[in-house]
This record gives sequence, structure tokens and C-alpha cells, in this order.
Amino acid sequence: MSPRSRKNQISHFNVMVVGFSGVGKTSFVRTLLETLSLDQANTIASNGGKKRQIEVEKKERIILTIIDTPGFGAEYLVDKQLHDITKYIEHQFDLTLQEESKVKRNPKAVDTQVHCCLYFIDPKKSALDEFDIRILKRLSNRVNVIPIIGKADNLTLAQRNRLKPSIIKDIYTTYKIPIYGMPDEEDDDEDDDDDDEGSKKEAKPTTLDQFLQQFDYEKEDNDTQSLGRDFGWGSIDCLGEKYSDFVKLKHMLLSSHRRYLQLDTVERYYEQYRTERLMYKRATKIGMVAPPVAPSS
Ligand SMILES: Nc1nc2c(ncn2[C@@H]2O[C@H](COP(=O)(O)OP(=O)(O)OP(=O)(O)O)[C@@H](O)[C@H]2O)c(=O)[nH]1
Repeated sequence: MSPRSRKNQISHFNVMVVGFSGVGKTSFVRTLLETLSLDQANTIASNGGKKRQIEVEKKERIILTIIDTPGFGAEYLVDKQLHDITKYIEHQFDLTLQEESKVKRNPKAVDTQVHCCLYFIDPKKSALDEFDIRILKRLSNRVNVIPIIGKADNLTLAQRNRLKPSIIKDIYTTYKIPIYGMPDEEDDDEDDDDDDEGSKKEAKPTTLDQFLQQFDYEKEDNDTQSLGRDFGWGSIDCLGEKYSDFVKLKHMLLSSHRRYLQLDTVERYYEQYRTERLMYKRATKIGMVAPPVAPSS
């Protein structure tokens, strides 16, 4: 590939932020955009300003799209909101499926699949509750999920040190939710049979522990360019490793893990969705599944 065509190659990377209302999703997005020295001209607003698209690295030509979803509100609406979020993710798979089935594919088709979903956990909780579990289970069926402890500056160090292992235990051991980074049993078996394949997989970073991040942000009115929160008695620098894992997460998302997240999306989630759709189509064709009936008025 010529240096010129490599330069012109664009990689789309799409990240979704999900969580209950007020857990700091939008503040996180703002922080990320601030640290990327966002050129406002490159920001596009759609669906009420919930989607932002930017070019993050000139050399690699990555276009980052952040989908900021409305926070979960009343408990009775959680399932409806969750349904809308999963429908959005599935719709992006449908677009790829449609594109793939064309005789002549569009070489400029944009990859809109959601490569990663950051799930913000309310720091007021002492452990995951039934809603978190339900949301995490459902999302991790369709997308790479990375759990985040939002607004963790509200916690003392002791509280943080209790909450983090408790969440890890719930996800890995108690509920066995297949979030991003969870080693899956099939992979272990394959590794035993195939050493080469095994060594390739080892290269994939799988440290869930590092993914539980905490964030803090409020931009100063006088714009002194410090990304932090001023409490009067002192201020917190959200880019400081002492207070927040923001810098680590940003590096993982945009550099060290980006390709793995994109690959996993295609190989694991899209392929699974594609198989489900094709099987459903075949089943409806031979009459095993009745097509959905419109409700009678
Ligand atoms: N202490 C603290 N406050 C925060 C942090 N992040 C956000 N906040 C504050 O929490 C409030 C809600 O933050 P948002 O970022 O709007 O939360 P959200 O999750 O986007 O909320 P919805 O849009 O309702 O879903 C705001 O007043 C923020 O200033 C944080 O890391 N620490």
C-alpha cells in the first residue's frame, strides 16, 4: 500500500456512554473532547446534540464518534430505555448486513457499529444492583462493555477500595457477565489445542481491573485550562493519576485497545448478530416462526 493511500485510510471508532442519570457521562465526554483539543468546527450535533464526531489523530485518520445516551431515569422506564439502546446498536449491525449483501458494495461505506460501551456506575451504590446487572447482561450480548465508576471523587479511598473489588466479583464470579476483557472458556480450550493461536491471544490485554475508572471534571469559567473540580478547600485535577484513571482510559480507548475493540465487534458481536438474523429469516421462510402480527385496533 502506498504511503499516500495509507494516509487516506480512515478508521471509524464509535464509543457509547450509558448509565443512570447524573453519573457523569456528559462530563466525561466533555473532558475527553477537551483533552483532544477539539476543533469546534469538527463537532457535529445530531439527535439533540448527543452525538459528536471528531478526527482524533492526523496520522492515522481515526474518526471518533461518541454517542452520549440519555441517562436511565425512573426505574419503570429502564427496560424501555435499554430496549432503545440495544435497538440502536442492532440497527448499526443491520446497516453493515445490508451493505454486505449488495452486489456492488460502497467502498466509502462508514463503519457505524458501536465498538465500545462505557457503562457508568453510580458511586453512591455499595455494589451493583439488579438494574446494573440487567443492563450489563443485556448490553454485553451486543457490545464490548467497559464498566466505569462515575464521580469517584465523591468516595473516600476506603470506599473506592471496597467498591471496585465488589463490582469485579459481581461481574466475574457471581453473575458471570461477559464484559470486555473477560476470558472466555472456549478460548481457553482452543489455546490448549493450538499454541500459535494461543500466543496471538495472549497479546490481547485483558485486565478488567484497569477498566474500572473514576472521573471528575468541571471546566473553569475563566478557562485556566485546568481540567478539574474546585471544591473551595482544594481542587482535583481530573488528569492527575492520583484522582482519576482518565488518562489511562483514554490511552486504552484510542491507542492500546482500539483495534481489539474494533476486531471484537466484528468477529464476535456482528457475526453473532448476523447468524441470528439469518437463522431467523430462514425459520420464518419455512414457517417455523410466525412473522410479527400487527396488534388489532
Ligand atoms: N463530584 C463530581 N461531580 C461530577 C463529576 N462528573 C460530573 N459531575 C457533576 O454531576 C452532575 C451530572 O453530571 P452529568 O455529566 O450531566 O451527568 P450525566 O450522566 O450526563 O447525566 P444525564 O445527562 O442526566 O444522563 C453535574 O452537576 C456535574 O457537574 C465528577 O466526576 N465528580
